[in-house]
Amino acid sequence: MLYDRLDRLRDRTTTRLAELYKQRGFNHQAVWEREAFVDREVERMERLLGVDRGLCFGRLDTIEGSVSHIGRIALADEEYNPLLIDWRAPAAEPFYRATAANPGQLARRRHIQVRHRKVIGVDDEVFVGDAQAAPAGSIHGEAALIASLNAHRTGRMSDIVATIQAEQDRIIRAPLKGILVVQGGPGTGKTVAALHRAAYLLYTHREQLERSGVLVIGPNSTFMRYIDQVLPSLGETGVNLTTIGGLLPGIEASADDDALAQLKGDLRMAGVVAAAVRYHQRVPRKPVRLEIDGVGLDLDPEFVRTARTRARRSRRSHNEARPVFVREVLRPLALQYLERSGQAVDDDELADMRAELADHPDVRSVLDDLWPALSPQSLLAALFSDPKLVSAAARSLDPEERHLLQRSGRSQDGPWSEADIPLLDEAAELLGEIPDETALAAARRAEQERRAEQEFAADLLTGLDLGFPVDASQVAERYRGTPASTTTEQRAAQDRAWAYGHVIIDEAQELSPMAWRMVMRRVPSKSMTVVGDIAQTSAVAGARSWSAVLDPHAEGRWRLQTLSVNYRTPAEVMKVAADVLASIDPSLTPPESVRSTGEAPSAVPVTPDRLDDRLAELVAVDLDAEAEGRTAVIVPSRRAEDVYARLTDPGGGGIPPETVALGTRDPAALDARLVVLTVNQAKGLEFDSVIVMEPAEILAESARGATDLYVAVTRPTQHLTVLYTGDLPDELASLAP
Ligand SMILES: Nc1ncnc2c1ncn2[C@@H]1O[C@H](COP(=O)(O)OP(=O)(O)OP(=O)(O)O)[C@@H](O)[C@H]1O
Repeated sequence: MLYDRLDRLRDRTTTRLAELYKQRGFNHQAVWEREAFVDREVERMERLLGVDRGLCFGRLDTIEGSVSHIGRIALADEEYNPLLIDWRAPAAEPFYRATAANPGQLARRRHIQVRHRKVIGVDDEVFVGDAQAAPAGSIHGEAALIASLNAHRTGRMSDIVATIQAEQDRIIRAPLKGILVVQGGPGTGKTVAALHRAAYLLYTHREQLERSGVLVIGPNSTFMRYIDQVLPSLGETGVNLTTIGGLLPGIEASADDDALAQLKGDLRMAGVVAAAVRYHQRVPRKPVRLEIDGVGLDLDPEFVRTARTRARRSRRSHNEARPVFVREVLRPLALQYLERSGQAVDDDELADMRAELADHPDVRSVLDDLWPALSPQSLLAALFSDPKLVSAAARSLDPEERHLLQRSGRSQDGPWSEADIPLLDEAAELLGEIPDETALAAARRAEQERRAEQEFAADLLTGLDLGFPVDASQVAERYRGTPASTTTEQRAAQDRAWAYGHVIIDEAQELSPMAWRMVMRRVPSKSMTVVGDIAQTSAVAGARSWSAVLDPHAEGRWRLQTLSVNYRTPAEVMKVAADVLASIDPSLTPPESVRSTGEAPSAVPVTPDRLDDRLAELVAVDLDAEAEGRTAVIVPSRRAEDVYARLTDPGGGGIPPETVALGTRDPAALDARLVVLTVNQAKGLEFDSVIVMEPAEILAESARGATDLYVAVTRPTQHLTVLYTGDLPDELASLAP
C-alpha cells in the first residue's frame, strides 16, 4: 500500500513534469516561471525516487491500540490521513528512544526489514508483560542492526535511519542552539550521527537553515567523498561539505610538514599576522621630500603618525582604513603646496589640491609605501620570505620558529598549505577588501551590461505587444538567471564572510587553534556540532582536551555528550585496540563492541626481504575472501608510494592493478577494492579487512605517540592483520604469534 502510494505520487509528478515540458513560454517571465516549477518537480521526483530502499522500516503500536508507521519520508492518502511518519518528526521519536524500562505509551515496537519492496524480516520488542524485564538502554532492533553492520563495505557511508540507537538519537535531536560536543571512541557512530543531525535540523528548522545554510567540515577529500551520499539519501542536498583547506573560495591547499603545521596552527600566529599588518602601516624616520610641479613639499613624520593614528582609530580593516590615512596625509601636503606656491588657501582650493595630489604618481608611490593596499596572499608571502618583517612581527616566536616560518617561502600565488588557510583567513579579516581598480572597472562593466540587457528586454516586450504591464528590468534580471537561480549553498561557498546557520565539524580533535578561530568566524551564532575523539588526535597542533579548544571561544557555553558503543569494530579487534588505548592513557575506557565475529586478529612476522611478497599474498587472500568488500593496507607515510607501486607491478603478486588505488593520489580511491592509505587518510574510514603494515614505523612516525596506531587498528569491520619485520611493538604484544 505504501509503495502503491509512492508510485502514484511518482506518476503524478511525471505527468506534471511532462505537461510543464510541453508548455511553451509566450514571454520570458512565463519561461522563467515554468523553469522554477520544473526545478521544484524535479526535486520532488528525486526525493520520491531516493526513498525506495527501506521506505518504511518501523511500526509503533500504542497501548491504546493506535498504529503508526515510520519511514524515510512522510506520506498521506488522498484524504490527507497519515500513512507514513517522517523519521525526523516528533511522533517518530519513541521509535528510537523507548526502552523496556521507559516505554512511554508504546505496547510494541517493530523493526521491518525490506528488500526489493518485500518484507524479509520483522523484529518485535513488546513492552507489555514479561518483556519489560529487558535491561534498560540495551541495543534495539538488534537483527536489523547486526545485519547492517555485517554487510560488506562499499567505499561509501550509508544512512542508518532504520537502526539509530537511543544514545545517538539524543544527539541527533538535540536543540539547534549552542555548541554540542560529541566525544566517542572509534566506530561509535559520531560521523553518521552528526550527518543525521544535519538532516534533522534542516527538517525541524527548515526556513531558518535554508536561508543561512549548513556547513560540514571533515578531515580530507577522501573522507568527504566517503560521506557525501548520506545526506542525499536522506533527501537533503543543500549542505556544503568541505575541509579546512577548502574553506577559502578559490584557494586549493596541500599538506605541510608536521613541525610547520604545528607552528602555523599555534595561537601566537594570530598576533604575528596582526603585527605583520601593523608593520605595513609605516611612519618614515625622517621627512620625505617630494617635488610636485616644481614645488618642494616635506612630508613630516609627525603628519604621518597623526594620519596613522586616525586611520587606526577608525576601527576599519587595513584596506578600508587606507582612504582615511590618505586623506589625513594629503591634508597638510595640500596646504603646504598652496602656501609654497603662493596660492589662496580656502576649502575649495584645498579639496581640489588634495584630489590632484592623490593622482600624482610620486605621491601615490609614497602612500603605497607607507600604507599599501594588501591582499591576504601578499601579506603571507611577505611574512614567509622577508626576514625584516618576520623579526618585527614574530617577536613572540623564538629564533628557531622564525627560521622555520621563513622556510615556507611562498609567492603571492602560493602554493598554499592547509595550515596556511586559517592564516590567510585571519589576514583577510584584518585587511578587508581591497577597493581595487580592476574590481571597480568590472563593476562599471557589469552595470553597462545590465543596462544593455534591460534595453534588450524592453525592446522585446514592445515587440511582443502583451497588452498587460510587465517590468523590463525584472525580465532582464530573470532572463539573465543571476542571483535568483543561485542556491544558498552555492552563494555560501563563494563567500568567505558567509555566516552559516549551523556548522558540523567532524574529526574536530585535529583542528589547530588557528583553524578554530577561522571556523568560529563562519558561525557567529555559535550553533555547532563538534564531533571527535581526543584519543585519536594525530595533529601536533590538535586538541588535548575539548575545554582547551572551546573555552577561548565559548567558555561555559558548550555541552558534552558521549557515545560508548562501538558499532564498527568487532570485540576481538577492539581487545587489541584497548591495549593501544591504554598505552595512550590508562584512564581512558575503550568503547564496547556491539558484536563479535569469532575471528581473532593476527600478527604476521616477516623478514625484510620477504615483506613485499608476503603483503601481496595477504592482500590476495583478502581480495578473494571479500569478493564484494573493501580492503585497506595502512602503511607508514614514507612507504605509501612504494607499497602501491609494488602492488600494482604487473610482475608482482598477480593482483589486477585496476583493483588497487593510492589514497594520497586520488580522492575516489575508496571506489577500488584495495586501497593503500596512510593513517592520516584512513581517519574516519572503515573497511571489511585491514592490513596494518610495520606498526613500529607508524609509531615512530607519529607525533602523538600511539594515537595513530590506535586509529589504524580500529578501521576494520571484520578482519585485522598486522604485518611486521623486527619486533612487534609492546602495544600489540597480545597479538604475538
Ligand atoms: N545505529 C547504527 N546503525 C547501523 N550502523 C551504525 C549505527 N551507528 C553506527 N553505525 C555504523 O558504524 C560505523 C562507524 O560509524 P562512524 O564512522 O560514524 O563512527 P565514528 O565514531 O565517526 O568513528 P571514528 O572515530 O573512527 O571516525 C559506520 O559504518 C556506521 O554506519
